[in-house]
Amino acid sequence: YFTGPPPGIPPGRWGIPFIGCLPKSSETVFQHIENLRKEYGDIFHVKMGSRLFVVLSEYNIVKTAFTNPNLQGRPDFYSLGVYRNFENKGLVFSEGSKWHNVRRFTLRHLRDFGMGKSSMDVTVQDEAKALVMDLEKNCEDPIELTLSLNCAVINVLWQLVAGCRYDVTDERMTYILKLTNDDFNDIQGNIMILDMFPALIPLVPRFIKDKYMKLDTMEAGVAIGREFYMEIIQEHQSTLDPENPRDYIDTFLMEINAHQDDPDSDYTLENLLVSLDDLFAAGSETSSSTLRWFVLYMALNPHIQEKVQRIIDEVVPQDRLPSIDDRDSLQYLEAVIHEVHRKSSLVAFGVYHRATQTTKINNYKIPKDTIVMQNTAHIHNDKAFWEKPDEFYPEHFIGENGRCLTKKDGFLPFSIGRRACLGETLARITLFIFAAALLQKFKISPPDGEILTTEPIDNPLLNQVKPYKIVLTKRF
Ligand code: HEM
Repeated sequence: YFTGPPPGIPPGRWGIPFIGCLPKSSETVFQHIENLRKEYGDIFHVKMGSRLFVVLSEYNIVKTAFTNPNLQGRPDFYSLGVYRNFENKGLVFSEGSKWHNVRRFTLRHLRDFGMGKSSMDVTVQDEAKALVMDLEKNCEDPIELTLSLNCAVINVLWQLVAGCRYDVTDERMTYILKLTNDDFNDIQGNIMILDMFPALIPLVPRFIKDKYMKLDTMEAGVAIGREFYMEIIQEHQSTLDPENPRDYIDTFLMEINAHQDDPDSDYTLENLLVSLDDLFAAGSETSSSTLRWFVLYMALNPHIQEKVQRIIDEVVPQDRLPSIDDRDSLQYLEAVIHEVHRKSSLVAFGVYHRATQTTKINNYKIPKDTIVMQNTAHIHNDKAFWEKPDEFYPEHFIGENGRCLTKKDGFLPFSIGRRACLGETLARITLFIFAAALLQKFKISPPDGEILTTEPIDNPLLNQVKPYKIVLTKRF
């Protein structure tokens, strides 16, 4: 690694020894990657610090790579280790059999409790209703969508996970959601220097880690999160009835009890804590951010908004909220939500994968420990798949029979392969019912005289929309 790129790897930029090829101060990470892609094509390498990255910018290459068993690991980034005690635990950043077992267990039990099933209808409708009622308080005034949106969204998942929900204005929950949002910002800040240059970890003094990389803030956030999860777990422990498990936490506790004599068990209290944190973080910010993009695109495209409202009014009586059963009749709304996923490309470079073995992709060598990224935003604008990539054009997803194409080549908001999003079915139902409820109840417009833009926050991981204000007007 000191002499230059290993033979056989994809073309790209090795950069200068030790430093590699980092983004210039005038460039965002996205611009850096895009500039390299223009120069080296759909599969290229870039060394940043001591890490070798391979960036995939074509749909079929991502499909091949992310179904390859040797590319299912995760990088051991320092920033992410802080949240899991630097251990191979949880769901999102674990790997190997530990990841595989807990992922399978989690999927099975969340499904048993209703994830992705029409039995969730009433739960999701109730949360959409709570959000609508909260928003109704500020109709006609320019407002930002506050954390009450995140609370309503997480409540859907949390009822499967922990059997409870919170009022959308609950102070403690709002605080935990704010911390989660801050965590996303902190792991994308200066601490990334240690992710790229792990040799510096023992050399950088603690006060620099605290002052410039916010390590103390991150650790304090971890402690508060753990206290929150521990309270819920203890409450479950004291009321657990093995004959009638109520939720995911109950089933996990039963598994811990069943394996308590096995020192290598994947089912430990520590693993439950990290898994809860992973589910909370993965499930709240993603769907909430997508809904913020949705509302923005609706404000910017009044004719599309009106078209969806016309269809909703035709098929859903005003005295009830839209439900999963209305999906068949609301295919255009489905297409609009898919187009929001495409245009926002929320998880801009996917969640990084790591090569656990040296392997080959498209005849290129991918050395062990290479970090593999999918260039989602580029793929979502690839002219080979999208007729009008620059426009907000829901027709991209309308098939010949007029139905929404939920699976489409060139489209991977939830990624692909064995590590693909675990919560996709839940996210789809939540987004559908929330989006339908918002459009049924409100006309969404930009504040008078304001021009809204679709500029994202300049973050390397999550393409979140910059805060904006809209005006909601009651429709009836
Ligand atoms: C709009 C909403 C969402 C989007 C766009 C999204 C997107 C993604 C993406 C791109 C990945 C990375 C897959 C990979 O590594 O290749 C992922 C992973 C994951 N997502 Fe989601 N997600 C969403 C909602 C949710 C929800 C509601 C949950 C809650 C259950 C969830 C749980 C997870 C978990 C646990 C993983 C890690 C999977 C693994 O590493 O095996 N996500 N998601």
